[in-house]
Amino acid sequence: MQELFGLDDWAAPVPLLTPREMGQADAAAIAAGTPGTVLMARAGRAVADAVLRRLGHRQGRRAAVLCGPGNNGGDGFVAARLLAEEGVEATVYLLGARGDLGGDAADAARQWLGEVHPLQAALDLAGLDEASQPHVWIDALFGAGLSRPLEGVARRLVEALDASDADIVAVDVPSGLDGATGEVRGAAARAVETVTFATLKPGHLLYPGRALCGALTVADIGIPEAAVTGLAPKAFANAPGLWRGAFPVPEAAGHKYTRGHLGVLSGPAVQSGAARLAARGALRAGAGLVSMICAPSAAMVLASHLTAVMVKPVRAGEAAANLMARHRISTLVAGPGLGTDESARERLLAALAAPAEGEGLTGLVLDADALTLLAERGEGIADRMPPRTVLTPHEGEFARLVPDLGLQAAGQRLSRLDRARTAAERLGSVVLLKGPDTVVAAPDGRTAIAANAPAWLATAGSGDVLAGIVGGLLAQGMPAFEAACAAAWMHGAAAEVCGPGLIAEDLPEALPQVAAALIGDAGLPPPIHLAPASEP
Ligand SMILES: NC(=O)C1=CN([C@@H]2O[C@H](COP(=O)(O)OP(=O)(O)OC[C@H]3O[C@@H](n4cnc5c(N)ncnc54)[C@H](O)[C@@H]3O)[C@@H](O)[C@H]2O)[C@@H](O)CC1
Ligand SMILES: [K+]
Repeated sequence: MQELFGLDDWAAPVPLLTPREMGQADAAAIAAGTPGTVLMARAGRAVADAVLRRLGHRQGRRAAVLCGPGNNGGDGFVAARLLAEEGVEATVYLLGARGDLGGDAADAARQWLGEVHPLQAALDLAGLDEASQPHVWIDALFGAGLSRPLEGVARRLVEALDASDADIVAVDVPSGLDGATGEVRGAAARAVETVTFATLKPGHLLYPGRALCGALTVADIGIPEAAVTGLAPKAFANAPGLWRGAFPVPEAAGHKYTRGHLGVLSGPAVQSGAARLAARGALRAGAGLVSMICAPSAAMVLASHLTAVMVKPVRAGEAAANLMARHRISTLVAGPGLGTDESARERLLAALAAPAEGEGLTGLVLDADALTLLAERGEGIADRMPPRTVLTPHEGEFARLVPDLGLQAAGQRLSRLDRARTAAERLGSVVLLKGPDTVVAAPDGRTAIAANAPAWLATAGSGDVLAGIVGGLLAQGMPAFEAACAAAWMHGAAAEVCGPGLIAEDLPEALPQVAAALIGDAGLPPPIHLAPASEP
């Protein structure tokens, strides 16, 4: 299972640096004594290695190397030279004049002893018959220095390659992809593989960037760790290295109450399935107890469907918060199937109220209908949210909560990452913005982008299970940002276990395999050996 989830690769947090921050890290590495030419030599080596892996040992291997006017092009020149040394027929095409190259790129170009063709010739090549095509195209046009949309011959070439089924290996990012935002500027190459350096960039994980990068390789080019940590990065890939230290490992001597009691607020009987999915997700995520808080009219439907999850009807005149405090329910998931009418709002407010006696809520997940209520009639809801609150909107709910940050908002130029971060700061809660590239953002500016969600995770009820997993982890005491990150990752990993054909009911059932991979045998009591008598 370690292998299935690639856990060894993700043992440490993986920071995401914007192209500008990466430039600062490069500069710090150079200032600390590694010349830029050495970094470029290693970058070109990593690209050449990736191309050689792709080409294998076939006869007459041909590579077209597309070089831009900056250091990305410099990496291309290095790769071309190393490929030629390995017997690959490498042809270099350059955007602009060779004499205009400067710095490390000029140095790399000087060491390339072959011809340099104008980029227009590559465009002509792309239009030729299949037999004339190179086996691999190396896209070293623009990397971190992309500063405007692609135009002219570069754009026409990228579009021509996109229309063909050319194998493109991109250097750092597919040219035209904005490494900070994942957006395409004008046009962008669609790579089968992208080799980037030192660490990932947000644009590698945010869509459409993620789909354009193909397989991602992060090559170590000797940037010292301090050059990256010195930038105090706040954005990370969402993977276990980021939150594993806070993941709740059950103690052998613990009991169910030490693993937390979670309540799920159910809506009317006919739409109670969503709440049941959330409850099942929470239980499988390790909550010690899960109770369904419901109206008496929904109780029989729920009871006939539930076994390990308890049903707690709130009788007329009884305050839900008091009932929850009596049962030591410290965490609540509200929203799935709740409804958005006035009675739903009243029930939500009743569950969030301070109890007459005992402890109030310490953890809260607001999802689905609860988010709509918060957006449209939020008085009384927002000020009852405990510090560990996670909001789990999809794009539509997000736009209702923070209209000016919605995807379709007029003049919207922020990336998905920045939209989620700004919303979290403004709402004072952790925001988990759902999508194939789910972003988790905390009010203190920390963010994480998911990278493991399979396509088949987008299915009815999948979000309800996710809300439950977040709640289950909060109930066990996990901090809100880490709980939201871990839940999003586990949700993706569970979907990976299930495979295509997944329905939401399958997700909770796959969680034990995911948890086992995360905690190994940590929850088992220490081993007991019954040793045979030893010789005196
Ligand atoms: N020393 C370093 O900083 C290292 C940099 N490396 C490589 O260097 C790259 C960054 O190099 P640069 O900062 O030189 O930037 P790039 O090489 O990505 O591009 C900058 C050049 O492209 C031009 N340009 C930008 N957008 C354009 C557009 N749409 N149309 C036409 N021209 C455009 C700019 O005017 C500039 O001349 C990285 O992506 C990486 O591949 C690696 O070699 C590792 C070391
Ligand atoms: K590139």
